[in-house]
Amino acid sequence: MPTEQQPLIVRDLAKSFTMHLQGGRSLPVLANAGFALKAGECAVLAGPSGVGKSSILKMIYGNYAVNSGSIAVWHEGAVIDLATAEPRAVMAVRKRTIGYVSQFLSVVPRVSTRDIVAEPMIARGIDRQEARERAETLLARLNLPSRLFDLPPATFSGGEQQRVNIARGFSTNHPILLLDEPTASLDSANRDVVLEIISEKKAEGVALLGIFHDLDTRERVADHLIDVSAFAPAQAA
Ligand SMILES: Nc1ncnc2c1ncn2[C@@H]1O[C@H](COP(=O)(O)OP(=O)(O)OP(=O)(O)O)[C@@H](O)[C@H]1O
Repeated sequence: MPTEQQPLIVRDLAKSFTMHLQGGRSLPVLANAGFALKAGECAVLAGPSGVGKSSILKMIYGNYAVNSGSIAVWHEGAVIDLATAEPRAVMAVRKRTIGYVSQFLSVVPRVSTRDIVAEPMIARGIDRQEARERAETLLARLNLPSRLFDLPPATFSGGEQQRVNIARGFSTNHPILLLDEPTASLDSANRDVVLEIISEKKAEGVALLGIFHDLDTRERVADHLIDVSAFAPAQAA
């Protein structure tokens, strides 16, 4: 059972995709995936390309359906199984318990950069003014020029947009954070800032689960590695 100290436990998770373009053939990707996340630690999903790392993150965040198994999460003092939870419960877990940090910006147009980063904090009850100030601090740490704070990020460079989204993902105090390659294609100064933020999250007791392709980065953040190739289905091995 998950607890505050071990807030996420994955058991016997299986995933296969139905290939509609190939007559509905089933492509098994994962079988018997199991691991637990501890508060204050960063676990990293490792294994070769195509082994199912992103699929695991997407199932935990509720973007991919689960075939079987359980994803038990400690959510506001109770346990929820995300593998079978109703969409409304999944949304509540996203709001309060599990945050997602990725490099890809998918936000409404015409909203200023400052408000894009402040928005998840405001949604979680932080005063608007304070949320905006925290957003600015985070954006400045990620070396985004302050002249950009009032502008919507639609016209920003790829790297600038990526940093806005990273700031947004790290702005909240979710007790669990999923990290989908947050440092990919960042320059080394900004990558170091992200690594520093991850260390701070650990010190605050956040449980992190990430994908990091860069070996050096992985070594610096990982408290333990989860070898996803160990979860390959027998027929695909
Ligand atoms: N929506 C989908 N529909 C069909 N097949 C999918 C889908 N998503 C993933 N797959 C397949 O599942 C397998 C695992 O993909 P996944 O993206 O989870 O791997 P990964 O380990 O994250 O790879 P990489 O390191 O290259 O990002 C791949 O064979 C992929 O083609």
